[in-house]
Amino acid sequence: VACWSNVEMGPPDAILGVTEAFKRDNNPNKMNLGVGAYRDDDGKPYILPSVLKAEEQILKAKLDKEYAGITGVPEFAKAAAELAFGVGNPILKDGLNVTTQGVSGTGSLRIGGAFFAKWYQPSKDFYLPSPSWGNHTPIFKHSGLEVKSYRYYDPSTCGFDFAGALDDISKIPEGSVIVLHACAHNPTGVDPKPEQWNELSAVIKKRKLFPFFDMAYQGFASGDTDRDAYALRQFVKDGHAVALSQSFAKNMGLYGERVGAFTIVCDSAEEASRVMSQVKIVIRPMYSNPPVHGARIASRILNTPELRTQWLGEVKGMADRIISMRTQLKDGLAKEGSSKNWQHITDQIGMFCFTGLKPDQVERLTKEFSVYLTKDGRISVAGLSSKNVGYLAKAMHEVTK
Ligand SMILES: Cc1ncc(COP(=O)(O)O)c(CN[C@@](C)(CC(=O)O)C(=O)O)c1O
Repeated sequence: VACWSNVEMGPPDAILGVTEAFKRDNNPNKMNLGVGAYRDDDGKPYILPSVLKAEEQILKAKLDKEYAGITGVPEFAKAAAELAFGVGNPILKDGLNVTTQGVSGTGSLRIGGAFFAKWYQPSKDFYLPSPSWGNHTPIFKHSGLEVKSYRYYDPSTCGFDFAGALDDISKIPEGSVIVLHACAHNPTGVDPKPEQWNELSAVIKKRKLFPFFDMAYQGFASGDTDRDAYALRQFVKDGHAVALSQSFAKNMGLYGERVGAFTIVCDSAEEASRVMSQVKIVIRPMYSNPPVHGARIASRILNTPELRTQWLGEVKGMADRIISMRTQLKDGLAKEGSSKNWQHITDQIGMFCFTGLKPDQVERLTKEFSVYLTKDGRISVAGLSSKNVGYLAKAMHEVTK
């Protein structure tokens, strides 16, 4: 007998729901600037040639389909940690990092949430930047944690509210966990400058907060994987024990292969082995063990010098195309005669631009121009091309003049 009369219809996902609405629109000029997925200048998804090459090698190797084990493809986890922390980092040499493969960034954040909920004693409070990626709150709430926020974005400048962030962080109760976007902040595209990261590190240390980095765009922000890891590596240098979630969805274009990693940095190799044993106990009943194909691609790219070099060129190419679309959009708005200050479009970095458009202006963009974006005015710059950026500039000018 059916007994689901109590189940009410839930709202569409704020981000993935935009794509559903886009698909239903048959206006030939329609543009999907919702989900943060890279497109080339023809508006097509991009399979990195280095990924295709790695896949050919994997097929030739005729690898089996056995379970990879709870923590996934071993050489992947090691390579992911080296990419994040830098191959010569003492924490890697001294075996202080507990690193496991996760089901992309989302799954890695979830492993972290579940582990902290069970084992982190000082606090169950996770502080997110305001705003943050829409899925952060449900991931940590479903993990059994309390989610709070600290000031981060300044709507009056469409930039970083550094003073507000420092003020709020200096009041966060000691022992709380503070979530930080390592680079390419989502949804705002606003990143602290290196010297501001240094000050954040000092106040976070003073407050004895636990920094939990989400690095979903390493290499994809500036085009340089080392530069994009600056904050993470500086915090480690400053003596913080950190947690880190990595996603290879964007920087390797492995969205649907669900490739990610979760790391906790411990005080000793002995502590790391105890922590690893409990991380595995968290994962086993969650999904037991992760898919192998994507992790095999990623580790082959990272561990094969010529593939790694090729990949670094490709990820820089993606970053550079996005940066040039930012410039073309800002120039297009000027050409349309907009008198507004659109400087933030090129000051911001990574996949997203927080346009500053109000909900009613977003509504008009979609209704009158078939431009699809999230209600908060975030656009995925990767959805722009030399063919459609002029149309967007015209539409944005129309709804903001
Ligand atoms: C900051 C941040 N962390 C983690 C993830 C998780 O990505 P993954 O699980 O696919 O590895 C995303 C993806 N955010 C996207 C690009 C897609 C999404 O919402 O799922 C976005 O459009 O915001 C992200 O922006």
